[in-house]
Amino acid sequence: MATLLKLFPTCTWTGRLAHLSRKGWAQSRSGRLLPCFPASQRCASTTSYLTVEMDDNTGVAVVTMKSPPVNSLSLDFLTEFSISIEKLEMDRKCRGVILTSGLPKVFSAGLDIMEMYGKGPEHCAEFWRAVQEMWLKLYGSNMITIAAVNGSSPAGGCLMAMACDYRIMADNPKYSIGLNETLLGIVAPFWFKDTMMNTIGFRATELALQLGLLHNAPNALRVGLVDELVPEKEVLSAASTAISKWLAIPDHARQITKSMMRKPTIDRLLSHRDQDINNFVSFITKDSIQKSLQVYMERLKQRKT
Ligand SMILES: CCCCC/C=C/C(=O)SCCNC(=O)CCNC(=O)[C@H](O)C(C)(C)COP(=O)(O)OP(=O)(O)OC[C@H]1O[C@@H](n2cnc3c(N)ncnc32)[C@H](O)[C@@H]1OP(=O)(O)O
Repeated sequence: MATLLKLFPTCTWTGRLAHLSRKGWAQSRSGRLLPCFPASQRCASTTSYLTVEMDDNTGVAVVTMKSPPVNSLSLDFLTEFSISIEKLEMDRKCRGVILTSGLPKVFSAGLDIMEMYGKGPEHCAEFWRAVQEMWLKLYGSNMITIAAVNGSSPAGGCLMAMACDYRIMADNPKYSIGLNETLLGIVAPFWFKDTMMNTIGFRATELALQLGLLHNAPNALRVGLVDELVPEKEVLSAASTAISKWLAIPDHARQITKSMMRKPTIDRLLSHRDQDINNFVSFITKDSIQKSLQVYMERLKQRKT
């Protein structure tokens, strides 16, 4: 409990864990205790990068990513994310999660490049373990997970969306989604590739990975990278409609089926986890790769000028 309070000084989930003594109350960002209204059975918690709104009536939590400017997946973000998903997993009332962005135009810009640029091997290893953990928690979740993709979602952002059970994307041709690692001069690891292959098949993955394809929304639907396109304003309501269909399926049957589909892919990473970290560290710290990341970041910044 003390550790959680340290990790989440502003998080009402810690308040929730302490609910035995303070039932019905939640802690605001400023640390004030606020009532958690039983009438609507909703409870919101806010961490530095995420808001988690749990509706006890439906058993659905909406997890909103809010890490300006682009929801890039930093070490701190990933740590908070994994802890939040784990807490929902342990909450017997929670049956499903809708993952979305609270920022305009971007779902997630993927891994925070600054966590991989100019950093020592120890930091890179810690960062990569956190990336693995995020994927293991999401891809292996027993809960129903729906990605409400309300903006662009390159690379690690696409991985997050693919790790969910169902994807609904805003029908905006300016938004794109895909594993564009090769455009940065880096290589998507085998479990990124496996996740994409499980989603869109071998040939489409081979093309997408080698070319670093970022699909616009209509193309993403065409290749099966997303399951539905809806007008931008309706992404969240469409996610609620979609999840209600999934909630109608008995949990145990759905969970066993999900595990049957995903376990081999998860086990593959689990049995090579340390080797995958070592591979990442030796690859990302190479001078030539660091140069590629530097050039990519400079280009990203130049686009604005
Ligand atoms: C073995 C190695 C395997 C590694 C696997 C790697 C996986 C990854 O996820 S690598 C990251 C790949 N991500 C990208 O290529 C996305 C790059 N970003 C974009 O394309 C755009 O930023 C956008 C479409 C996501 C949003 O565009 P826009 O709204 O126009 O915002 P800006 O481009 O102006 O960006 C604002 C601000 O944020 C910085 N930034 C963007 N993406 C990242 C990122 N992934 N990491 C860190 N920082 C990022 C960008 O440089 C701008 O910074 P300032 O210029 O300082 O404002």
